[in-house]
Amino acid sequence: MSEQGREARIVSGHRRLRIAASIYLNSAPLIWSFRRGSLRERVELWTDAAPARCADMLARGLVDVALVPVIEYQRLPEALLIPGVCVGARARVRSVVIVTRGMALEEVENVALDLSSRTSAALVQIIFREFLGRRPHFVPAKPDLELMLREHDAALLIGDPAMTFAREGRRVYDLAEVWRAHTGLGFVFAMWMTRMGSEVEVADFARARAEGLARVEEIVAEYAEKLALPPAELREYLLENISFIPDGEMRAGLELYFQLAHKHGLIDALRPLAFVGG
Ligand SMILES: C=C(O[C@@H]1C=C(C(=O)O)C=C[C@H]1O)C(=O)O
Repeated sequence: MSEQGREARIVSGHRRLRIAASIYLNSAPLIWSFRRGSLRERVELWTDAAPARCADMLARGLVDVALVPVIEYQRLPEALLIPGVCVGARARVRSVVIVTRGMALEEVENVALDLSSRTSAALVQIIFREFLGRRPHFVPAKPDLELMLREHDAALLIGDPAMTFAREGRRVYDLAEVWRAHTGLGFVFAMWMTRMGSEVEVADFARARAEGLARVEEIVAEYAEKLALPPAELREYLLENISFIPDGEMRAGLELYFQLAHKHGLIDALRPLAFVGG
């Protein structure tokens, strides 16, 4: 091996873990330790990406680990899940919604789907096809509710834009509530994923979550200003709506979601859940 090659190996052996996550409030507790806490020096963190772009960064090998919309697990044959940490909801999520011009879901003919989303974009299609037996027209769109509803009956919004829009005259459906009403299960929207062959300390991600959740007040203060929402609402969102630890019902929800996505042609492959180190 040439000197140059060996040097590259040594350098890459010591390089920091490259991580990508969205800047939504629901990612904040999971990445606080990497941004400001005890794991800051260990990683290179990319936070300027929407969830859909985090998936692309992992697929292209630009990062070692990313907080990825779960549907992408089935589209990336090399992806492995990091266990014990997720962005999910047991009952009501608040930040993943279908907003209509005022009509019921049963009357919707066309839906604009937030381009930042992958998991919820597929979930909306499952809700219409599997639960409501309908086939409205779906169109990808930027998350601008006024524009989306100008041309469509309904719009999917996720993340921070789903928490801050004007609700007057509109009807709002919480997707975790709709999912629970039809399945009795919880839902997982995103998980940390890596690629086979990457060296990842799994325990760091649970440790980062614990450290971030211990800083909820700091995160709430930062986002209350950023989103212009009352701190109490954001505290409730992070501590009660979002679940950062998957339980049995959420895992069952994840498996059912994958089966239904496959049934409706939203993913080609259907593989069992494979975790790092397991
Ligand atoms: C709970 C949320 O779940 C998000 C939804 C995603 C999707 O639909 O692809 C991806 C990442 C999650 O963080 C949210 O955005 O509010």
